[in-house]
Amino acid sequence: MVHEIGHVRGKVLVKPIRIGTRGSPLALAQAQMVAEALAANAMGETEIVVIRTTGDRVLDRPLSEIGGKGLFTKEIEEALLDGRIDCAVHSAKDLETVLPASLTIGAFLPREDVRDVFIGRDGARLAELPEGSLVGTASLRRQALVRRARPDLRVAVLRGNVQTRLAKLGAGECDGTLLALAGLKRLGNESVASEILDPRRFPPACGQGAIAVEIRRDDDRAVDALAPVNDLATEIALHAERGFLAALDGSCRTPIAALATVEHKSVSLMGLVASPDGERIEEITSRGAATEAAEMGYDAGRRLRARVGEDFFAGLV
Ligand SMILES: NCc1[nH]cc(CCC(=O)O)c1CC(=O)O
Repeated sequence: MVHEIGHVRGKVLVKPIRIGTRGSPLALAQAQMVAEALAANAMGETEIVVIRTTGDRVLDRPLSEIGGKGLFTKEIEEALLDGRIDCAVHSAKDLETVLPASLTIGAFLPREDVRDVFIGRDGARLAELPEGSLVGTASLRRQALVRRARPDLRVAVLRGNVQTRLAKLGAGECDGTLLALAGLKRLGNESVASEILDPRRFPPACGQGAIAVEIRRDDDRAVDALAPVNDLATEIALHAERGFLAALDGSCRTPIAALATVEHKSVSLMGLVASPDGERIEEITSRGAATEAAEMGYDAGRRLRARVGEDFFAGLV
């Protein structure tokens, strides 16, 4: 579908699809992937529009303290609602479980590797760090999982984009950190990883490795442009993981992990909640029809919530 905005000497001018994104190198790489996917489907011109978010500005406190992951998406969603951009590219991991009513996900790109990596100073693996070493990560999930694996280590908040965190590690602010392999791959620097962590011991965050493209529900041009770009298996897995997250919390204050995989017409989920000290970790596995992925995930989250009890969540601040 072509939306004309005018004619100049007989030539049709077509408005480019404006792709909104954060300005970090990873965000820009992801926006570029969306632009390329749209170009491959001959959807005409695209334009990348960089938007600064609160999450990019406030770097000295954990997300859970400054208001959760919505801080990476709020300003971008406002630009989308105002019509300053036509679609917004997000790491699915950073997206709230409930979107503003007039927005929807137009496409998920095919998912990258979902695993976390450990990056130790001088190439040390997690098991090799000397007792008392400092692991820096802002993720409550990673903090809890590191504490379970190595109760003798110290953990501290380490924030910033991927490059900033690697620079802080290089400068000796900590002895090791964890990052998503997906992000490193997209930046072309996965070689910094000391080891890829086993997802059974270090399950990823909901949505890790997936890129979501958000659009206005009523924007037919964006709906049509993004539909052919969508990866169905990724969408189904994300419905299961986001359903699980929605039942449990979604506020960023509880360490939560979930990983769904799709085979044929069914979807399997493994999910986990942890106490921040990593001392109590409860896991659940579930399976259901791909067509009911969100319900299956939500139900697994509810059952896990009932098992750990409301006190488990009340105790977390
Ligand atoms: N919260 C930051 C964030 N959001 C998405 C990714 C990685 C890319 C992805 O998961 O798709 C990262 C960095 C990291 O956790 O290492």
